[in-house]
Amino acid sequence: MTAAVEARARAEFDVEIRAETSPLTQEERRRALRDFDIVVPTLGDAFDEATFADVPEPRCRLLANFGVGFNHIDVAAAKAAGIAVSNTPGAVTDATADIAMTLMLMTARRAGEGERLVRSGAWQGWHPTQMLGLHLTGKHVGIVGFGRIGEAIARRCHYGFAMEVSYLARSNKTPDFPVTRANSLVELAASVDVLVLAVPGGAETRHLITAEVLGAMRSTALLINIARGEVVDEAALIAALEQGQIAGAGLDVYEFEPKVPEALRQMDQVTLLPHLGTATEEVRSDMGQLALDNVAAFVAGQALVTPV
Ligand SMILES: NC(=O)c1ccc[n+]([C@@H]2O[C@H](COP(=O)([O-])OP(=O)(O)OC[C@H]3O[C@@H](n4cnc5c(N)ncnc54)[C@H](O)[C@@H]3O)[C@@H](O)[C@H]2O)c1
Ligand SMILES: O=C(O)[C@H](O)CO
Repeated sequence: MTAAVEARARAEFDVEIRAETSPLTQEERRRALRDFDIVVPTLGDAFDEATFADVPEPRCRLLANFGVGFNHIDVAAAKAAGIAVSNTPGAVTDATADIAMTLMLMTARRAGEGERLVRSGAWQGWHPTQMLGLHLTGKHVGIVGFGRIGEAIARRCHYGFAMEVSYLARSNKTPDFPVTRANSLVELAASVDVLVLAVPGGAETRHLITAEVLGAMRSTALLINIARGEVVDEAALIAALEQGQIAGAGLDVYEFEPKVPEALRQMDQVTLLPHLGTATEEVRSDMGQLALDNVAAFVAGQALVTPV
């Protein structure tokens, strides 16, 4: 956590801060539930059904997740064990939308490939047809999942790049700019230049992006994923890229994170970021403060600020 968040945690609570940044081991997760009143986990700390079953009488009463995505927590099993769950919505929205735009621009304009060329020393200089990419302005973007981040991406696409925006969602959305709701994922995939994923992870959205969806996309289209890796069938994505069914992909998240398949790492038409969505000092501090606001409310016997 950032220094500001650590300082507040130490000032307000009797706190143990784990030094390692790797995901909690199964034994650490058991200990977390057994020995602490409140735990602040983050993505990768898999509080699944088995973990709760391993600790029949947990001391823990709140998992105050650091992050908006909570697909690593079995919320129903937590509830059954008498443990509340909170997350950090809103704090992450703009930064994650910015990373979606970064991926979109880098992939459309071949920025990673160009940077690698310059670094290699092999660049021969500007010429009229060097490294031509996709012009993003005025293109059609399709957004899968039109929640906080999905809408923030759409806003950037509309106001910043004059893009036509379509979306897939469970209900009608009415932002203050024109958008069109798609009837199905395949229809959306087939009609856009850039397909962006902004749904939560978890069982319901696992492998939402199948070979069929990728096959429906235009051969010039790009796939951008800032959601969760498991939303995409990664083997199908690699096949679609290898066969030229789609032109490129920009990925912040991976199905078996942090493992990134060698095939993807070898492809020039993909942009690969290490889950950077919220990686700014300000945003990680805001996320930490919101997680601690939930802890403080819980300790004071008040309603959680942002319950799951
Ligand atoms: N890359 C990163 O660093 C990063 C950062 C923040 C969030 N995220 C991911 O982004 C996700 C979205 O965050 P948010 O704050 O926008 O959440 P949100 O709940 O505001 O938005 C998610 C939207 O997806 C919709 N949805 C769910 N399943 C759907 C489906 N099958 N088809 C269409 N729509 C569906 C929901 O109804 C909701 O409107 C998080 O859950 C997290 O996994 C990633
Ligand atoms: O879910 C989230 O908030 C991100 O993936 C991490 O910031």
